[in-house]
Amino acid sequence: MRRSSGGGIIGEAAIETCKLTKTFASPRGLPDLLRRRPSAGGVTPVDGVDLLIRKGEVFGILGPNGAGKTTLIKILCTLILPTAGRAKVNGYDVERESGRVRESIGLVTTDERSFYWRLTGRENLEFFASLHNFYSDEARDVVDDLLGVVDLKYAADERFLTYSAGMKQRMAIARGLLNDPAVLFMDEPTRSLDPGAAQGLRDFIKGEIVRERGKTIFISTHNLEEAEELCDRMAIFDDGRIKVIGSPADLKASLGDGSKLSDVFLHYTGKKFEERGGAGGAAPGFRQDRRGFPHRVGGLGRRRGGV
Ligand SMILES: Nc1ncnc2c1ncn2[C@@H]1O[C@H](COP(=O)(O)OP(=O)(O)OP(=O)(O)O)[C@@H](O)[C@H]1O
Repeated sequence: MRRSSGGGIIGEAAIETCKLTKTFASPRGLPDLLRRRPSAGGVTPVDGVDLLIRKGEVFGILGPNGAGKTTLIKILCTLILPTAGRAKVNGYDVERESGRVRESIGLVTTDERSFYWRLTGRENLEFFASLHNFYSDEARDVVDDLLGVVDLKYAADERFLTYSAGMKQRMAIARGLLNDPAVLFMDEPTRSLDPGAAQGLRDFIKGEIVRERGKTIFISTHNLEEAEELCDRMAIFDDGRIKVIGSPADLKASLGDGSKLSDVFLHYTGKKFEERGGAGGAAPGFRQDRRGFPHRVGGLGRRRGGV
């Protein structure tokens, strides 16, 4: 990697972290609060993380529940501050230049509650575009373009609450692309999808976001298949630490012929990898819609007027 004399990033790095650490203090009980005693202990879900991710790379972070993946993404997206160490995204320091970082990134999460369920897909995106300071004409054009990109034009004027899980995820991706970010962070993008819809979304990410748009992608996943299929390189992450980094093929090859990613995970963490419950199976209460995406039947998604 090339560096400027001041230690800043120049050239090809999209994300760089150095000894990045986050500790959450344990909540203090009433006696400690009254005596103004500091909290004892805490958790450190990001513990001295060193990373270098190149522009245009699809980089995955694979780890079990509670490994610290979301915390790492939150720091890189400037949603929380690190306790120690430093991180740069697109050359901007996450602490000192957080505004610049935010302008240059998109974040895709599985939290569908962050959309307005009574508004249509188009209205939602136009609202979020206004938060990016788009003029309304410009917002209309950008939103129309993105609805095409994520293949949701056919449902653009239906209320968000009627959308299937797969459609909501595509909306989250469209929202993440509104400001045409150089780096797109995705926190478990296929988490609530059934296998067919998850595969559809992976194909879409590979084809449209990576091949067509050339974005750098930082993706956290709890799914081996997804890591293997999408990532140029991946890190196995556990207990807040990076255990190993490499391409899925190199990581498997390092353990010998016929090794699988689950073997790599076991080798470096000493833990058997367990896929997240529910992510891989057909979700109860869903059926496939006309595009093959899961559609909620009966529950919230079908209730008239309410969210
Ligand atoms: N705001 C917070 N305050 C205290 N502890 C927190 C906070 N946020 C996360 N943690 C703790 O940090 C650890 C890592 O959580 P994190 O959500 O980053 O893991 P993860 O790898 O994304 O897990 P999952 O796959 O289950 O989403 C967990 O033990 C969690 O309880």
